[in-house]
Amino acid sequence: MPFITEIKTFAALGSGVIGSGWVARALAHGLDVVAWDPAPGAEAALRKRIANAWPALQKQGLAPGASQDRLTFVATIEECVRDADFIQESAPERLDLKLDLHAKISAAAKPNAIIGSSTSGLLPSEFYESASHPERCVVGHPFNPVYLLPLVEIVGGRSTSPDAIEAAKTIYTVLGMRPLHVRKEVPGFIADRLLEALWREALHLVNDGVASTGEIDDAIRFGAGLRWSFMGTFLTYTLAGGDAGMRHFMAQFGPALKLPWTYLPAPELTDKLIDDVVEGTSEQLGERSIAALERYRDDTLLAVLEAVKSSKTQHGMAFGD
Ligand SMILES: NC(=O)C1=CN([C@@H]2O[C@H](COP(=O)(O)OP(=O)(O)OC[C@H]3O[C@@H](n4cnc5c(N)ncnc54)[C@H](O)[C@@H]3O)[C@@H](O)[C@H]2O)C=CC1
Ligand SMILES: C[N+](C)(C)CC(=O)CC(=O)[O-]
Repeated sequence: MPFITEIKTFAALGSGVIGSGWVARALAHGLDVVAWDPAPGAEAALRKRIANAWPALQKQGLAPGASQDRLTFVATIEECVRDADFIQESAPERLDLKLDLHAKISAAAKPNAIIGSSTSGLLPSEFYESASHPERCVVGHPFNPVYLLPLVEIVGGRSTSPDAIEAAKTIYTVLGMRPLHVRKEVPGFIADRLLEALWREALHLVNDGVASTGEIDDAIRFGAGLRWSFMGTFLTYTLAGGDAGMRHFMAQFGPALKLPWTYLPAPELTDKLIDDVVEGTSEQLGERSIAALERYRDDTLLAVLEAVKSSKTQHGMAFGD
């Protein structure tokens, strides 16, 4: 039986930060969405988050028929997945919880509906171990805000079929995303491995009293952060080598890797470090609410995406190039 790739009904399990982002994206693409989350008050919180995201989605352009009213919130896992053509789990990042949840989801779902997990770095071979029809189970790791950022890392486990990877690619593409197949199943996949290295060093800088959280954020947002929106580290550093390119870059800056500037192990999360980070970021937030800051982030991301798209068009490139 072929996997379902034409999806009309999207099931979302877990409706926190990431689950609600998936729901917003699916609704904006004109799908019916069925959601489940066991927390008290989860439905109201979900609808509030979607309402906050909707202005950005309207600016980006909604699919015909897209409406927040096409969301149904249900009371059980079975009701959530029974009629779904595609299922995305965004439950807390705990192996035991995901293992148990996927046994239930997959037993109740259509056998040929693809199941994706939003996990940031757990291994699909482990948490899909008790799943029915594990050949259709993948990781679909998104980036926050899920309703705007295109990247989704697709990772298969030992039982995932190559056809399921292709089906997942098709589905995420239809949802307006840029799938990246992570061919080797490794903890943290590709992106979070990189982001974690940066995060670890940022915490060391705070811990060592080198800089405040705001200063570290400035070091990213006025420099590398701007060029990362359209050019990755490898190509950027090729240009940094001048006409001689990467070979010259490696010769000039390679030895610094051995100095080394960075620490590999993470710092101890002492109460002081946690307080310093929380106080620093509260100061950065100022009087602004999280919801207001999300709207600012969304508008800025839309502007950046538009600018990158337009510049790529001028250079004969497609957005996904
Ligand atoms: N927050 C982030 O930046 C990102 C998180 N992720 C991944 O997405 C997943 C969800 O993370 P967040 O949305 O950040 O967490 P969250 O804490 O915001 O939301 C988790 C939701 O799951 C619900 N929940 C609790 N027990 C559950 C169960 N047994 N079954 C289903 N739902 C349950 C909670 O009530 C809550 O609404 C995790 O696997 C995480 O690694 C992926 C990309 C980015
Ligand atoms: C912090 N995090 C590991 C949950 C982050 C992600 O998984 C991706 C993101 O949105 O940065």
